[in-house]
Amino acid sequence: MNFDVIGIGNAMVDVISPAPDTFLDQMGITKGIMQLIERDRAELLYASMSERVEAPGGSVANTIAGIGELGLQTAFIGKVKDDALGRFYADALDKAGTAFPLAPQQVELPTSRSMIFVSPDGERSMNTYLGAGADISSADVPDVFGTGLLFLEGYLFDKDDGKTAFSEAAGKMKAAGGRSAITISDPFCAERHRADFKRLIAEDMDVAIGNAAEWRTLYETDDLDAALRQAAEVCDIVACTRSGEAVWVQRGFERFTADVTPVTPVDATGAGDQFAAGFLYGICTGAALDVAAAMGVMCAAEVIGHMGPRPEANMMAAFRSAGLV
Ligand SMILES: Nc1ncnc2c1ncn2[C@@H]1O[C@H](COP(=O)(O)OP(=O)(O)O)[C@@H](O)[C@H]1O
Ligand SMILES: O=C(O)C[C@@H](O)[C@H](O)C(=O)COP(=O)(O)O
Repeated sequence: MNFDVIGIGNAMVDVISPAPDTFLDQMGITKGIMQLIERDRAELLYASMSERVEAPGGSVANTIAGIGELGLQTAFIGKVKDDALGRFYADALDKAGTAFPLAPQQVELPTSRSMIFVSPDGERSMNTYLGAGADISSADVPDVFGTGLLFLEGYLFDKDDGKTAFSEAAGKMKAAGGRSAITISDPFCAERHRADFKRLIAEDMDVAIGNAAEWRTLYETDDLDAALRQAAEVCDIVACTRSGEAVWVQRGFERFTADVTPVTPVDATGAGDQFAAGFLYGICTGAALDVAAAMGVMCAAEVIGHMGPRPEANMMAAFRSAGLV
């Protein structure tokens, strides 16, 4: 089957709970970013959650699920253990119509999970316990390449096998006549792997997506405009989300924008992921870049209006009402 979009990312169950900022301070949690935690701390944070909601997450998986809901043929390659969380995860993708070619595995590490605390201002602070999902290597990536789009997750750069798997998959995608895209995922991930990110974006990526902090960190500058221009010298389409401010998309010397109406999110988890869903849907269906960015903004606006990282509303109907399709 030729998939329109294939994602490779860290398969992760999100455990989400509201929490005041004083709780973040008490627990030593840095607000607004993804921090990696060990098993003991994961258990402590899990036990301290007042009202837990468990939802299938994982940054690229969220995007792929969103694109699948919009009607494209999608597959997500991610690793879960054959445990309760892993089966829940695989089922959720299946129900949403996204193929999940790697069946839950008999592996030692449990399914990855992220304890996410949502502050009263809607900001999310992720505490991620890397389990089975972080161990993706080339051997786990089935031959599903074709003329569609491959979408990769920066978080998997934290392991060398992940980096190798990405380069190989992007190479196979190109050979099959497809394109590749990446989300930078997190400023600290960009800091840890700057040279490798830059090389992958320059050599193998057709589209790169990040938020303002990620692009500034990657290019070691406070000048966001300059960072995007540098990226666009080596990558065809470069997108930058800026929270409540307009999205910027750079192609060569051209700048496209999509306006954002600032709100206080109910839960900002998945904002960047659902922006990517709408934006990549637009790119895959041949929309103009300003229209693709507007689709991304609509998907992000929907997901920050409720708890959880995946869409609850029918976004295709929303695109139609807005005249985007
Ligand atoms: N406060 C906000 N008001 C309105 N839209 C927002 C807000 N925060 C995020 N968004 C939407 O989510 C997108 C991604 O948000 P951003 O914070 O830039 O990325 P990330 O979630 O990856 O950190 C934005 O482009 C915007 O469309
Ligand atoms: O990957 C993680 O550590 C957490 C994910 O499960 C989470 O759903 C996520 O990445 C949210 O993304 P964002 O809020 O769009 O950055």
